[in-house]
Amino acid sequence: MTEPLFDKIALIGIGLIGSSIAINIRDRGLARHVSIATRREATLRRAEDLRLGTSYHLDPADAVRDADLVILCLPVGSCGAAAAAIASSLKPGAIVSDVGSVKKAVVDQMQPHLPPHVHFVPGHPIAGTEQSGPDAGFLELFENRWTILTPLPETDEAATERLRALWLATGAMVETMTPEHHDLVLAIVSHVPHLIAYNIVGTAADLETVTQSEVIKFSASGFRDFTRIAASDPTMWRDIFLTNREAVLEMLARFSEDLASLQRAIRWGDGEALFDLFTRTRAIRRSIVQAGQDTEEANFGRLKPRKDPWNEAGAPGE
Ligand SMILES: NC(=O)C1=CN([C@@H]2O[C@H](COP(=O)(O)OP(=O)(O)OC[C@H]3O[C@@H](n4cnc5c(N)ncnc54)[C@H](O)[C@@H]3O)[C@@H](O)[C@H]2O)C=CC1
Ligand SMILES: O=C(O)C(=O)Cc1ccc(O)cc1
Repeated sequence: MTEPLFDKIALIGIGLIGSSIAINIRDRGLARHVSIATRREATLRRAEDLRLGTSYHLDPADAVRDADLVILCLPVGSCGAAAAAIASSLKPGAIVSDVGSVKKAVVDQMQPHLPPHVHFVPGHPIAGTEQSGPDAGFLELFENRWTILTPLPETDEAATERLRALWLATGAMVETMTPEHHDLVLAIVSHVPHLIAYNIVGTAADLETVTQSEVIKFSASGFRDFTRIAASDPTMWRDIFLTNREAVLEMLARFSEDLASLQRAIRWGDGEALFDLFTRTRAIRRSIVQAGQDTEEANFGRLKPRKDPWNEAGAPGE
């Protein structure tokens, strides 16, 4: 096995993303030690039962001591408090990152707490499912998916490259951009679509003329896809909409205008307008499939059994 990329990695938060990173580090031998911190004892014990790390801590400050890389795997709204809690225990030269779905707000919340002797490289894997918690993670989650890094102008390039190497080792593709641009792009490709799913499922649930059992019984596959997305973690998505407010509102305004013109086309029987749009959108779906970016393959990975390669001597690669 090749040399591990890092000596010690600390993961703060061990839900879907934290546990998927932990499984990658363990099964691919990417670090010698993985310390895990989470605020609830039961979650920590579950992470231990799943053998996701090499040490387990209720205090995140204990987990980050001596770590070369610290990744916050928490809801976006909790990153500032976590940065404050670990700041004085960070090793000089450590790389600090996160996986939050919003970047500008995470930078604004975390940066004031971080000491000047660490390298801050925010990140976001564009890969996930509607599942959460330490049992949800799987090795293949990041394979052939993009991870976006949003280094700041003053970020040391070598730190960004070390983090890029870790993500590449998980099978991800890596691109860098500014936090602001990330938030605009993600608003339209991820955040607004989730809002639409939450809204349509909520509307169906509130109908007086169609019963809930009819909604469940007759739901067509399009509606079922929305219900999967609308089953995503409420805390995580509340935080995303509260912190990416500007970009989401901007994209929603565009969306509402376009929806109004579709309404008009239906009202006035303008079949040509409907047909033209549906032809353009079909081409977009076809290019996504061609690029191998549809989600079914990503979720398929969860069905594969987990390996358990931590042995008594420590991490693989030792
Ligand atoms: N779920 C997804 O599909 C994706 C999520 N993300 C981002 O990754 C981050 C983590 O998401 P998941 O792993 O899905 O969440 P999750 O809900 O599965 O896990 C979150 C973890 O954070 C801990 N936690 C929750 N609130 C906390 C608080 N106030 N203080 C300390 N610890 C707390 C939980 O105990 C758990 O260990 C979020 O910022 C999310 O935006 C990024 C890509 C995809
Ligand atoms: O489950 C799905 O369809 C997703 O869209 C997963 C997802 C959720 C949040 C992210 O920031 C990135 C990916």
